[in-house]
Amino acid sequence: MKLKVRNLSKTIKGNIVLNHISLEMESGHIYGLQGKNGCGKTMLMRAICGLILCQEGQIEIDGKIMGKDMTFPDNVGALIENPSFLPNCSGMDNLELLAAIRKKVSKEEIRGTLEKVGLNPDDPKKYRKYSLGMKQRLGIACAIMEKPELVILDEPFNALDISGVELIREMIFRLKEEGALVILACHDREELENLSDHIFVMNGGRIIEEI
Ligand SMILES: Nc1ncnc2c1ncn2[C@@H]1O[C@H](COP(=O)(O)OP(=O)(O)OP(=O)(O)O)[C@@H](O)[C@H]1O
Repeated sequence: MKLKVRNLSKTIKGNIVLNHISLEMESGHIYGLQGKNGCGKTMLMRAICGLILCQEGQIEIDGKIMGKDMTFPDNVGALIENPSFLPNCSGMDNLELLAAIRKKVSKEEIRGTLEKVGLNPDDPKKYRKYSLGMKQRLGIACAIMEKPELVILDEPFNALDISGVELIREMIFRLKEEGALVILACHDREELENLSDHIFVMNGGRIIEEI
C-alpha cells in the first residue's frame, strides 16, 4: 500500500488545524506522529480514515483519491479517541456484532484477536463494567480484527498497565512484520521513537520536521 497526502489543509471555524500537510507512507513501516496537544495529529488521522473532509489537498491510497474514487480507505482499522461499544454486551459480543457487517473474519479469528490483546474471549463481563485498560484493549482488538492493511492507532498505550504496554508494543511490531502500514501517535516520546521507522513532527497543523 502506498499512501500519499498532498498539500492537505483543514480549517475549523477559522482555526487552521491542518496546514499544507504533505507526506508519503508505505506498507511494512511504522510512522509516528509527534507533537504537542492540539497540533493536529488526531485530525490528520481522521482525514486519512476518511472521517473528515478537508478544504484543500488530497489523500491518495494506491492511486485512488479519497472523496473521489472512494469514501473511505478499503482496508483500514483505526483506534481514534474513545470507540463506542454497546454497554450491555461483552467484548466478544461487541466484536462479533461489528464483524457481522463485513463478514471478513470468523468467530475463531475474533477470539484469537481478543487473546492477542490480553482479553479473555469467554469473559461474560459487560462492556460498561470494563476497566479503562480493558476498554482500550478492546478498542485495539476492534481496530486490528479484520487484519487491515492500514492500521491507525491514536494513543494506543493510554490506560494500559506495564504488561499491556508490552503486549501492544509487540503486537504493533508484528503488524509491521506482517506487512501493515501503521500510523501511530503516542505521547511517550521514547516509546514512539523506539517503535517508529519514521517520525513526522507536527506543530500548529504543519509538519515541521521528519526524523
Ligand atoms: N471538533 C472540533 N471542533 C473544532 N476544533 C477542533 C475539533 N477537534 C479538534 N479541534 C482543534 O483541532 C486542532 C487539532 O486537534 P487534534 O485533536 O488533531 O490535536 P492532537 O495533536 O491530536 O492533540 P492531542 O495530543 O491532545 O491528542 C486543535 O486546535 C483542536 O482544538
